[in-house]
Amino acid sequence: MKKDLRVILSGGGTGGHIYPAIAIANEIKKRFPKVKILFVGASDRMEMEKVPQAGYKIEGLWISGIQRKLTMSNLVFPFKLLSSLAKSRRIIKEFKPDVVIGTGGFASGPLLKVASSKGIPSLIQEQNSFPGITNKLLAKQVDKICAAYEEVKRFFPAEKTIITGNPVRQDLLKIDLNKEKALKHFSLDKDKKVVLVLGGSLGARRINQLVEANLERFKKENIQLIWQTGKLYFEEYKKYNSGLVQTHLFLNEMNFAYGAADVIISRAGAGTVSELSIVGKPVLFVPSPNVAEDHQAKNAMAVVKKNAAMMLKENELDEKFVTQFFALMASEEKQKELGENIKKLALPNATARIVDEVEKLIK
Ligand SMILES: CC(=O)N[C@H]1[C@@H](OP(=O)(O)OP(=O)(O)OC[C@H]2O[C@@H](n3ccc(=O)[nH]c3=O)[C@H](O)[C@@H]2O)O[C@H](CO)[C@@H](O)[C@@H]1O
Repeated sequence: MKKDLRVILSGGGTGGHIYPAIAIANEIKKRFPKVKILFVGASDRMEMEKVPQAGYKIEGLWISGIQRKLTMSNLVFPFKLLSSLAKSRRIIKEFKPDVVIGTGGFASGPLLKVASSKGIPSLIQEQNSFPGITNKLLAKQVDKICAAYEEVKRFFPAEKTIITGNPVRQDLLKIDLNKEKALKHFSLDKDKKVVLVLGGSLGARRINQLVEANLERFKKENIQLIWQTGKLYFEEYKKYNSGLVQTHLFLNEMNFAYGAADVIISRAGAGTVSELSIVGKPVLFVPSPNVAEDHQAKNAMAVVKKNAAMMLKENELDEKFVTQFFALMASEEKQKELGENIKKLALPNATARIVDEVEKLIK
């Protein structure tokens, strides 16, 4: 193996594409301490902040997704694409990667396309049970596809697709040990229950409305809330910050958030579902209805079918949330059952298996 291994990771737009890339990068670095790693993302998205926070360099492309309706942004799309392809060519020429890895999101399209057309070994990772458009377009050209769900195999060439699970950050693998430290981190009372509310990396309007509508009930039950509102909604909800209720724009230390929680209300993005399986705590999923092919409901359903979580669709919340959620809060037995069952679905070795495949590609 070359000593001066050089790797480009590309993906982004939302946390769901960024954190798998960071987990893969960390594992590569563990195995090859001298590796040179470069990230490539979209110049105006959250990867430009989150990747440097994780200790890696990132270059931004001027790119965005195509909207389903006719918009101004669609009219400039061809120019963005040409500009991104040109910048990707330059980045690849200068950085000279031995391998490129894509974790989905529109930012990974141009980079992986240019790299694979130049014969540079390439691998993509698909987090969902229904593939994103970028990975679907790249599937033919890349050398290897690492996916999390069997269902996705019908969209990808069988001979190069393997099921590895989704990469999960290492610190989330040792949650249970952290309970006390986690409660301290959030200054929470160990004698009161903690409910963690997650809206996905961008936050979820409907989940925020749900929490707001039930604040009195949470208070009455003496429940402490760690409430991740998301960047877009934080200003609107921060007024509820009080003794029992903690509003957060974004949680930078998810290991503490998962560690402190007794029960979790969450969107069902693929990465979150994989993390929650490793965490092993009772979850009520409220999948986003605004994603391609309703894939969050499918992600959640795969867990619910194993009696390993509860799910309510957004249009069921008014009628069923109060009864079902507070019944779960009242039943330690049900909480234990769901927590134990979801843990059985965990695939904690996904990152290592993906990096095994990366090693095979560069040998
Ligand atoms: C609206 C949308 O398009 N959602 C998609 C997006 O979700 P989203 O970006 O929410 O992604 P995931 O649920 O897969 O992962 C979220 C990641 O962000 C982290 N996190 C989240 C909140 C926070 O405060 N702090 C934090 O660190 C989580 O720990 C997790 O690692 O990508 C997923 C994976 O392709 C898809 O399944 C989702 O459908």
